Amino acid sequence: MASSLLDNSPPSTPGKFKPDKAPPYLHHHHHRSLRLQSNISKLTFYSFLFLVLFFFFFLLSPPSSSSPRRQLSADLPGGRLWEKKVLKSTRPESAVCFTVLVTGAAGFVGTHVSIALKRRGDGVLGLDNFNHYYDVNLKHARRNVLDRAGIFVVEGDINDADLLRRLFDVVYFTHVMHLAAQAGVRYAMQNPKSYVHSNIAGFVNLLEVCKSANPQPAIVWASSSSVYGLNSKVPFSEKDRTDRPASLYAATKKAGEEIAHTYNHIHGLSITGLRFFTVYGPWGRPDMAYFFFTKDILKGKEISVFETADGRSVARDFTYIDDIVKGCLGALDTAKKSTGSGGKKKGPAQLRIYNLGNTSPVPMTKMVSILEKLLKVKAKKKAQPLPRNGDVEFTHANISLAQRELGYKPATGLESGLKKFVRWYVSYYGTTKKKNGSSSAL
Ligand SMILES: O=C(O)[C@H]1O[C@H](OP(=O)(O)OP(=O)(O)OC[C@H]2O[C@@H](n3ccc(=O)[nH]c3=O)[C@H](O)[C@@H]2O)[C@H](O)[C@@H](O)[C@@H]1O
Repeated sequence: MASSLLDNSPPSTPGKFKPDKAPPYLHHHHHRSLRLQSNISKLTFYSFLFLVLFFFFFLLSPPSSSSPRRQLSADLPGGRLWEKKVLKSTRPESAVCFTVLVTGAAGFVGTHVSIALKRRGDGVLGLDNFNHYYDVNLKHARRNVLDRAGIFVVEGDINDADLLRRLFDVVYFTHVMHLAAQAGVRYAMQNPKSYVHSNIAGFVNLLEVCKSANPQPAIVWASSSSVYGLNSKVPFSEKDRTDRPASLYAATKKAGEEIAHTYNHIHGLSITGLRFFTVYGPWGRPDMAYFFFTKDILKGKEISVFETADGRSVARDFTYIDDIVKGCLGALDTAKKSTGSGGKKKGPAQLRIYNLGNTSPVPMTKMVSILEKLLKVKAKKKAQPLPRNGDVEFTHANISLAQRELGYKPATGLESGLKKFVRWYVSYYGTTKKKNGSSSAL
């Protein structure tokens, strides 16, 4: 800061204005030249005096009054109150606990993972941009839950490099749980750019900041079952090809996996990608079929149940949120340290990818009949051919790798999982009229 100020000030070295250095045209006007020289010397003298005074008053005064951070309003990012909240939220219970930055913390999976980490004593800081892709009130309600658990959620975008750097300046994060993303398979037809913005540009921005952090954190992030695209060999294994995505969403998640490889290879970041298989449960995402089917069935509205060209129902390997949370924690617990420092790789680092599914695909027709039973309402179903907007016909995870290396073992079937979801849904929204409460415990 000091040097840039000095650069803009008038030169302070009198020698710079030696007459022989004066431009030649000045010699033709001797008197004017002398007057000018004396003016210049005065100017130089005063400039010098100014700089000396500036140096004494500003640069040598105690840092409390000169730090730029102090000039910011206290509870804005960078302000004193804000910093206090950040530090409080990230304080681990003991030396063996982690300090985790959770991006997308006000999202469905983000909220559950943050709570689970906090409960076991880890320090957690949330980051979320609270975008309006779906009902933002639900995100605020999740934030309230996090708040009550002592987790502070910073409002900001993963594309904001200054904000991320500031967070890493204030806190030493051992891990980043990166769950912020533009999700949803079908919405990519409407808003393709939002996928590039969050899943590619945002991810790169985050990795850039992580790469430069000292020490570098280990990163665990959410990829997607959709990377298996048009594959027909089941169950999907991590070794299978993933170069035929059926949606732009899937393509951006696949791109994320390749980008992860680069940052691991060049900068020594430890990175683990988790391919989630249709995660559902309490506090879920309203854009997902099980969620809006529940809403529409209760309203008596018709629902479209997609089927394949040969008349079979599409099927999903639905995975309950608590199982996913265990998988995320297992990935964090087995993540090795990144090996870079100062942005440079010091040795090979860990790079992993795992399926986190349930290994039992359920046809949508079956899912709907479970909802009908739980809601005690008959659904108005309409069979519809699977639209060509990115959906794949079925998903089915092979989870043996995650089982072996993360201790991942899904324990909740669709029926009991949907039961918990419906219980939450009714307590949150009511059965008929939409209620805006957030009283339900997580
Ligand atoms: O597994 C994943 O990685 C993905 O899981 C879900 O994607 P999806 O399985 O397509 O979940 P839904 O959008 O809830 O669709 C579930 C099933 O319902 C079907 N569906 C959807 C909408 C509809 O009106 N009718 C209908 O039958 C879909 O074709 C699909 O088979 C999430 O939305 C993605 O963010 C996530 O990445």
